[in-house]
Amino acid sequence: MSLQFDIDAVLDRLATDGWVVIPHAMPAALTAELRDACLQVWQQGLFHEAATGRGDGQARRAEIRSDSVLWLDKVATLPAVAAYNAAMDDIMQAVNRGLYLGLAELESHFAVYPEGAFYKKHLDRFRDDDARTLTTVFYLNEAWPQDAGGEIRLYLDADCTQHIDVTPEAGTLVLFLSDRFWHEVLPATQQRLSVTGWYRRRGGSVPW
Ligand SMILES: O=C(O)CCC(=O)C(=O)O
Ligand SMILES: [Fe+2]
Repeated sequence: MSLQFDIDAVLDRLATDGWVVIPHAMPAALTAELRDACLQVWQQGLFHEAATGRGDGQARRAEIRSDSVLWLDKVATLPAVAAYNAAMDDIMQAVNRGLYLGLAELESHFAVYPEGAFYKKHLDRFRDDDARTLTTVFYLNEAWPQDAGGEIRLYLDADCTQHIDVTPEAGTLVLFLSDRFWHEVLPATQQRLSVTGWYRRRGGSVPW
């Protein structure tokens, strides 16, 4: 699948700022199909409540996050999931060609934030595992109301004095360096659907 946005502009933003917001990143039909797939497996009860940390340090911390997730590798044969993975793979190849990040794979999950759910301010990179390099968040919410909350608040500096809020509107893809940007998910007044992922690399450090 060819990408339907200007990948060179995206690479420029990533190289300059370390983050980028891409509206209409996927064809609308694919976004809708992915939303339907997400809702279908949600209704089948396949999700589990999200945890924080990893390995032995993994724990459900409802005071930190209250979403539920389903890893895409469990449903990789769904056509919408396969198409999404193919598009994300194209992005990964372009990022590697343009920015030499050495990304090797994408791990991602559907996330459902029920009404009122949130994810408090955090960094995505684990203390004991620095493979997560570039965070990807893709939103599935058609016609998200302006006053419904649910924005991702992305802090632009290490002291968290500046931020942008991004509405979780269907088709919007947010990319940011996993070890650099604190962020949080503000509570919403309605159910909020997304696909969150992390491009992982096998070693080496970010070259800027
Ligand atoms: O859904 C979002 O906007 C961000 C989710 C997130 O920060 C995470 O799952 O680590
Ligand atoms: Fe996060």
